[in-house]
Amino acid sequence: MLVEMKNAGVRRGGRWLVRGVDLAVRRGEIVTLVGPNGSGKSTTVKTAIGVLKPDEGTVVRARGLKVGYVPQKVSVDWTLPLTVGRLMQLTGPLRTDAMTEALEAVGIAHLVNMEVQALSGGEFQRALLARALARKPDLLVLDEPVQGVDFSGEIALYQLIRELRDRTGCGILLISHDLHVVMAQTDMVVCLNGHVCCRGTPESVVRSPEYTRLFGSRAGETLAIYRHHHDHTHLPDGRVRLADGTIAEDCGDGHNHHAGEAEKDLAAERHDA
Ligand SMILES: Nc1ncnc2c1ncn2[C@@H]1O[C@H](COP(=O)(O)OP(=O)(O)OP(=O)(O)O)[C@@H](O)[C@H]1O
Repeated sequence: MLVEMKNAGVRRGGRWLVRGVDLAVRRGEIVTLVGPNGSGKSTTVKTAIGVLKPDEGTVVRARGLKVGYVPQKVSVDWTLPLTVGRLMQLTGPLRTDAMTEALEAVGIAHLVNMEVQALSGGEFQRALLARALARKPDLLVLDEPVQGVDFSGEIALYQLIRELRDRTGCGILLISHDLHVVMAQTDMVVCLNGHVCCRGTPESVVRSPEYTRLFGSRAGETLAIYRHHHDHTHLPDGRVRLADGTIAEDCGDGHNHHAGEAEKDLAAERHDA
C-alpha cells in the first residue's frame, strides 16, 4: 500500500470541503478521482500526499514514499525565458541522464532546449509529467493532466500514463473531470461529490445510479468506444501490438480509429463484436 485514507475529511472556514473519504493506492495501480468542479478532488489528493492535513480520519503513507506531483496550476513566470531543461530543474537539481531518461519516457527528449512558452498544450503536459517522473516516484499524482490538450492528444496522454505505470510499476492517483477517455485507463474510479459518491471499476461506476445522477445518463455511453482504443498499442514503426502481445501490421479492421472519429470507432466496435 502506498497511501491509504480512511474516513478523511478536510474542513476550512467552518465548512467541510470533503468528508468521509476512503481511498487507497497500491503499487502498479491507477486510481482516478472524478467529480464535478469543486467536489473536493484537489483537496483529496493534496491530503493524500500530505500537503494538507485531514481534520478527521487518517492518512497513512508508506515509509519513505517518494511522490511525483503535477498540480492543477503550475506557477511559471511566462515573461521570463525558460527552457524545458530549466523547467525540469526548477524544483531541484537533476542529473542530465535522469532528465534525458524522463524526457525520453514521455517522448519529448528532442525539446529539451525549447522555450516552454513555445510548447503545445500536450508537450507542456508531457514536460510536467517528465519533471514529476525524473525523481523516480513510487506514487505519481496528476491533477488534471490533460489541460490544454485536444481530444486525440488526451487519448495519447492517458495511454502514456498507463504505459509509464506498466514500465515503472509506480502507483498513480489522477484527477479528471472529463472521464470518458481516462475511464478505460484506470483500475479504480472514485467518484467524489464532497464525499465518496460511488467507486469501483470503470464499468461498475458508469452503471451506478449515483454516477448517472451526477454526470447524466449519457456519460457512460462513451466508455465502450474508448475502451476500444486501448486493446492495442501503436508502435513507433507503425505496426500494432495487440492485446495478446502479438504484433500486427494494423489494428485488424483496416480502420484508422485513432483520430477521435467516434462514428468510425462505433463501426469498428460493432465489427469486432
Ligand atoms: N483553503 C480553502 N479554504 C476554503 N475553501 C477552499 C479552500 N480550498 C478549496 N476550497 C473549496 O473547496 C471546494 C473543493 O475544492 P477542490 O479544489 O478540492 O475541488 P475540485 O474537485 O478539485 O474542483 P475542480 O474540478 O474545479 O478543480 C471548492 O468549493 C473550493 O472553493
